[in-house]
Amino acid sequence: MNITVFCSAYSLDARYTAPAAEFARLLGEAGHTLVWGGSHAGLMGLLADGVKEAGGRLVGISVELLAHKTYEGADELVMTADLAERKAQLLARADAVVVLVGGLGTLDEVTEVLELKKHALHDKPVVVLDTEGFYAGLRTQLERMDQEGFLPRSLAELITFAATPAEAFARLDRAS
Ligand SMILES: CC(C)=CCNc1ncnc2c1ncn2[C@@H]1O[C@H](COP(=O)(O)O)[C@@H](O)[C@H]1O
Repeated sequence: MNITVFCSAYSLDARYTAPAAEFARLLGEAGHTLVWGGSHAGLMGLLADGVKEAGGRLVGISVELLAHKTYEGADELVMTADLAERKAQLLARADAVVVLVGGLGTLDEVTEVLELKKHALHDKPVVVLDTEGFYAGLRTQLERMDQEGFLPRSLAELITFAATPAEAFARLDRAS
């Protein structure tokens, strides 16, 4: 499977890096391909190192503006002209999307993937690895949208939240 992962470009505390490393190991050991932003920065670099060490494949979708942060050693590197093209490629290359902890870049990416799924422009699984309840606020907001009629599809169809790397991994096939 090609698993697109969105996550922080910053170096984080071990309570965030350890689950990300564990997820990378599971992905690599299963022989999957990591599709990601193609950077060596922070959690993105840690994830790529972990997948590679565990025997997985790396496909980086980088962007001109961040070319100086490109990860050395990806099996395939795609250079896109801008962030919009990169987001489109990250989704196009995915069989499933996983969201680890992250900031505005990650939020931007997952929001776009969900909006496109809302419009039935794709039906790929979207799984959030909700480490340390990092996404509790986002989940509350999405549940309110769901309960109060802001979503044309049920939230459960759009996105799945997992508490552990193993749970996130197990949901890749099953989530809709
Ligand atoms: C200055 C610095 C640390 C480098 C940032 N370098 C980056 N290289 C590649 N992709 C990125 C970068 N920053 C943001 N992104 C994209 O946005 C997400 C991370 O942004 P954030 O840290 O959550 O907001 C990633 O999933 C990635 O696809």
